[in-house]
Amino acid sequence: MEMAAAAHGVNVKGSSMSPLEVASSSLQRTARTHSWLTPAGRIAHPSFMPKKLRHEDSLRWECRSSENAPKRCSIEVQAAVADLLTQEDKAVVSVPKGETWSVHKFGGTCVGTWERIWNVSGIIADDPSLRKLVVVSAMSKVTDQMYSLLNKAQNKDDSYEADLVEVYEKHREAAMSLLSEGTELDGFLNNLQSDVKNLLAILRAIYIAGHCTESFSDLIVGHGELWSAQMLAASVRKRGLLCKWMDARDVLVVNPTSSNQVDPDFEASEERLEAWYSQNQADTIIVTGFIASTSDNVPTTLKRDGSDFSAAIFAALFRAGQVTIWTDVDGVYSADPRKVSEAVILKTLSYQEAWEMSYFGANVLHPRTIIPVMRYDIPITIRNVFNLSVPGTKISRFTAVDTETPQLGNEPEGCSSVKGFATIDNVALINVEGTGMAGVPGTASTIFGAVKDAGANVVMISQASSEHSVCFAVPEKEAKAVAKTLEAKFQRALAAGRLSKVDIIPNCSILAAVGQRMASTPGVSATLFNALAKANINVRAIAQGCSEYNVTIVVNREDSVKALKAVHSRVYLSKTTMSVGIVGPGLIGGTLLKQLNEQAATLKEEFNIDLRVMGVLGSKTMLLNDRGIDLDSWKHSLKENGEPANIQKFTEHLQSNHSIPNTVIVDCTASAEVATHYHHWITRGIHIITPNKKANSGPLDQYLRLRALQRQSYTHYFYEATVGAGLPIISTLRGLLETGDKIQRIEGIFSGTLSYIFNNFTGDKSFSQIVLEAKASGYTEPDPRDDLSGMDVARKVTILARESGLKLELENVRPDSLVPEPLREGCSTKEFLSRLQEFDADLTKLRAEAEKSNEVLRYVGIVDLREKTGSVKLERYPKSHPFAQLSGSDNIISFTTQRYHKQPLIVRGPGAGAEVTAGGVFSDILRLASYLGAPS
Ligand SMILES: NC(=O)c1ccc[n+]([C@@H]2O[C@H](COP(=O)([O-])OP(=O)(O)OC[C@H]3O[C@@H](n4cnc5c(N)ncnc54)[C@H](O)[C@@H]3O)[C@@H](O)[C@H]2O)c1
Ligand SMILES: N[C@@H](CCO)C(=O)O
Ligand code: NA
Repeated sequence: MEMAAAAHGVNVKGSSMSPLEVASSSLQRTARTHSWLTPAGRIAHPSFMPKKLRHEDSLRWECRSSENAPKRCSIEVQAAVADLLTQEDKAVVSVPKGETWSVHKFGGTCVGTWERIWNVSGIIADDPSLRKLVVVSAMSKVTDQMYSLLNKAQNKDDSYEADLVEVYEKHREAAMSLLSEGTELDGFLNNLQSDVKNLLAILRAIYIAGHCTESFSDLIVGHGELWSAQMLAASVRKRGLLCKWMDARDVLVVNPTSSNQVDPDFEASEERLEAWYSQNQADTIIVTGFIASTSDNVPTTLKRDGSDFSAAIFAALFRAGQVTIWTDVDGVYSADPRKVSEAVILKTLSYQEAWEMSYFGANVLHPRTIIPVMRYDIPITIRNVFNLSVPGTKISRFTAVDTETPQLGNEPEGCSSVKGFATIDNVALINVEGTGMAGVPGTASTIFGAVKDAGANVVMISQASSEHSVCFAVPEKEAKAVAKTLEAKFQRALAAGRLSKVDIIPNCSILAAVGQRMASTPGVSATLFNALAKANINVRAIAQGCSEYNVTIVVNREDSVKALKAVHSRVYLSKTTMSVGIVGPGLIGGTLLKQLNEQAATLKEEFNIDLRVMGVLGSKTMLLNDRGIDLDSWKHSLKENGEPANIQKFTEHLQSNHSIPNTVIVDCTASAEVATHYHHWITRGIHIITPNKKANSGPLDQYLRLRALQRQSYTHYFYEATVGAGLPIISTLRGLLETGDKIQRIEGIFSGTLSYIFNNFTGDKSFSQIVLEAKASGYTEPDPRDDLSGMDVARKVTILARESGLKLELENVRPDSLVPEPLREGCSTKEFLSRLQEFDADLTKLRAEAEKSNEVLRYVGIVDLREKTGSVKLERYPKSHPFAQLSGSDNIISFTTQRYHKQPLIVRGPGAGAEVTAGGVFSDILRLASYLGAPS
């Protein structure tokens, strides 16, 4: 060991060096391997180590090393100069300082019962550190009980006595269970009794006076800590450790500041600590949290900063190697886990990040707690006393290593520069606006002077560079007073029109993204705002200081959880969670629900996509569920527990779970009425996916309005299954158009039903019989006349024409109808199907004629971009033609374009049927998820 050698050198007889010189040189030699504490207790930087020790320096230069014998080191160096010290000097014992002190802080819930106190003593015993300093709060609820009985005494309510007896009993019982009979127990009970006796006397005086000073109040409420510390110390001793307890009021000196806070007086506290320690040397010390004294020895408390602050101050006084704050949560979460179920525990945070997070309401650690430990680079770990298997969150200095390792465990993968999100609810924005502010120095000062006069705390400030408006956030309850004060202050400017208004924007929430690595990382705010836009959240105000550790966003309160969820899931790539509503649980809707059910687990596990069907709306009944409908039994539940269908209620319900950032409605009806709701859904930020052709083939002006609205919003509208079911028709067309190809003609067999019918109309079966088969196979529209009339194909032609940029109305397509005239109107679908056979002869004749010329009948649709027309007709094709080669419900679509002009681009395959159609809809849902940030 180097230090031993150094110390050895001191004792070398006959050395020509004086003891001081020897000590100086050992200081020098070990400067790079050990930290030395200066006489004032600071860590000396190697380059500032004195070359020569002076006599007055010598006593308290101490070694702080990670090796196990720092105390010996310091004493040995002192021994080197011992000859030069007076007897008095030698008597001084300094507190050993160094990394071996491990500080723990246990809050009230950690020591709420005697079992818990015992558990805590076990944690202390298990800590292998050489020295342990434990800061402890009062048993849970005791501080509140003390405040309450104090208030009672002050208000001449003599039940305070009974309350105090209750507090006494609580501690007596805990001690009786915790400590074995004998001196420890007796000692504690004696102290407890004598404290209670004194308290009764003080409270009696307060009762009589009807008044209590702050120092009396602080004296009284601080007793809970005195008792818990003594009980814990006794338990630790019971486990075999040497342990002393410290009444922090003997050591910790604080000065009051404004705004009900205190500042520690480190110098005075350090002096008192030296004195205390010279009388109470021990390697395990239990200290009372929360309480302290003033420089005049008046008992006081750390006010709202509490015991965490005590722990941090003591850690600094002892130059501890680490602080562990024990609590009842697993660590600091990336967002409030009550709001974001996917929030993760952060393994590491920098001091600044912890600071920002706690400031912004992540109730972890009071920001002031961080200041004393930051001074000495002491890391703080937040751990769960009830879950020792979790390592917790370590808060320490921001290091370059952090920047190089963006992926720490389950921390952010993509946008890893954001560590976490915090929210503050209940704020209001105040907006001061007017042309008279620009270029007028002092406006801001006047504004914020007024805020100060109103006694409000400014949470956030934002001013655009045009200087025409200043906006800032204050706690909601203070908004009115602030606005009033401002109006009074700016009365003349308002009257003269230099200021146009002072507005309150109530019901706001603040969302803050925190991360030290956000500084100098481009794209962070873009990602955040993009996520908000996609969740259709309006941003009211923004602020980011140039430290770039924090981007603060103000949103409407009702959007706050949704916003938090949206940005969190974007940054953490947590499951892209979507609230899904299914309208029309018929053949396609039902098949889709089945497919969703089968695939849900895989999507969640492998693709991070979490689809929750929150509602199923049928034509008569609907089923709603807050957490997601059980897809194994939706049919049964809809039948048994369905409520009357109500599309407004359904829509609202889908968006009612604000923690789900995205909502999509899948319209699986063939209803034109349902399509009229798309407009409203888009304005609400709901994405739409549909196989229903009504909206896109309906009146042109409505269609254009819908598309315009959707394109300027951040919602998506996908309808691949409207043409060719699951076949990639719309996406192929889009791909051609978007890459600059020019469409000349789209031609093909677009009806699965009619394809099936004519593919099978070979002379063996009658036309009507085949229609029934098509219906049974699930190819037809709910009413097969929509297929046979050519209406369904006409709609598809219209959709493709419009998609290609043609302004076509459905009426202009005029398909050849295969529905016999007498069955077109005034009969039900059922009646139609049963009577269709009466008219078989016509089509049998047509088929036979074609057959004679070695041709087949095919029902085709054509979009002619040059002629700007759409048409649908029954045609004859030679048996060698590709259209004659189809089978089943095959669709075939050929695109003739500028690029594909010699040979058209052809898409062919089954173009109707439940599985392929629902599959097409499903793939649109996944496309949406990937647009919303799911990994691709
Ligand atoms: N069957 C196919 O192969 C196929 C292929 C592509 C596209 N599509 C389209 O899929 C859609 C559904 O077809 P399907 O075969 O499942 O029809 P379906 O009749 O089996 O199902 C439609 C469902 O919608 C319900 N519904 C009707 N109006 C409603 C309303 N106002 N509110 C709530 N629910 C309502 C009906 O009660 C029924 O349950 C149609 O638009 C169709 O054009 C079907
Ligand atoms: N009824 C339609 C369904 C596909 O849109 C058809 O037969 O093609
Ligand atoms: Na398609």
